[in-house]
Amino acid sequence: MRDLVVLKVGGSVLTDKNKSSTARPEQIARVAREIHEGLSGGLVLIHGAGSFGHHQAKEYGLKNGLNEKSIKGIWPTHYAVKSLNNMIIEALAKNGVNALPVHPLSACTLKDGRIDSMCTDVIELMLDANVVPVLHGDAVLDREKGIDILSGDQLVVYLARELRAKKVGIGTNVDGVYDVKEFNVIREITPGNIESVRGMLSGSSGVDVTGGMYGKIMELMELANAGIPSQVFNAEKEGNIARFLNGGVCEGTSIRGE
Ligand SMILES: Nc1ncnc2c1ncn2[C@@H]1O[C@H](COP(=O)(O)OP(=O)(O)OP(=O)(O)O)[C@@H](O)[C@H]1O
Ligand SMILES: C=C(C)CCOP(=O)(O)O
Repeated sequence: MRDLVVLKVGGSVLTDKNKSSTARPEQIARVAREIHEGLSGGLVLIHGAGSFGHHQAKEYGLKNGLNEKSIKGIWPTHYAVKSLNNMIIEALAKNGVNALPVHPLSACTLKDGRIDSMCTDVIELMLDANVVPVLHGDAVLDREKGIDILSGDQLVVYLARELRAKKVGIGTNVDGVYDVKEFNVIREITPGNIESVRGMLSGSSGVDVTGGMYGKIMELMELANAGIPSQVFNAEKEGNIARFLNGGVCEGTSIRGE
């Protein structure tokens, strides 16, 4: 059994979430370099959409289900996030990391916004071949709603459970979850304090259709309750991704069950 790491790097790190389809190439290059530095075993990499998806999903109302308007938005949304995925895979290749895309639009179905089925065989075969599968949030067909947006955060939880990950991290553009009254990082979220923390969580400061920090922590709490803890850390801070991957101390917020 391999020691698998599931890591999501947020769209807020890789793109400018306030300007449609605007990448941050220097951040993409640094993230790829740090993945090369820190990589030691199996890794499933997931990235958020940032401005390559959230703007399009909002414009076409993709969270409202399938209708005449949203059907026209599936391709532009998928195309945008796929372009970001290409940039990340190319940056990884430049750093000597073998990586291949897995696009949820073609590999998953949803039921009322939650993953109903996903073809994980291809991911397992990539891992067996020492290839890093690179997935992303996407527009995905839904058995109930017709279409919905699948967040990278939900993918993290699903894949960590299915593939029995040993370590799960979410890198974003803040130092962890802030106690909004004090602006201190909350070091640990557990079933014991989730109710008081819930009120401190809100959406994203950029354009976002999947719930920002609130959506993230609700997903990760579900994972923690299934016995898999995770860590939210600042992936914009140089060195944190490499540290997270190679087992060094990477400060942030831990989410764990009792
Ligand atoms: N209590 C909180 N502590 C920290 N950040 C918070 C909190 N509440 C809301 N946020 C917001 O959540 C944002 C992070 O969520 P967001 O979904 O934008 O990140 P991401 O995962 O990097 O992006 P993407 O969804 O595009 O992948 C922060 O930049 C901040 O604006
Ligand atoms: C908006 C799209 C296409 C996916 C959203 O995924 P996230 O950025 O991980 O929340």
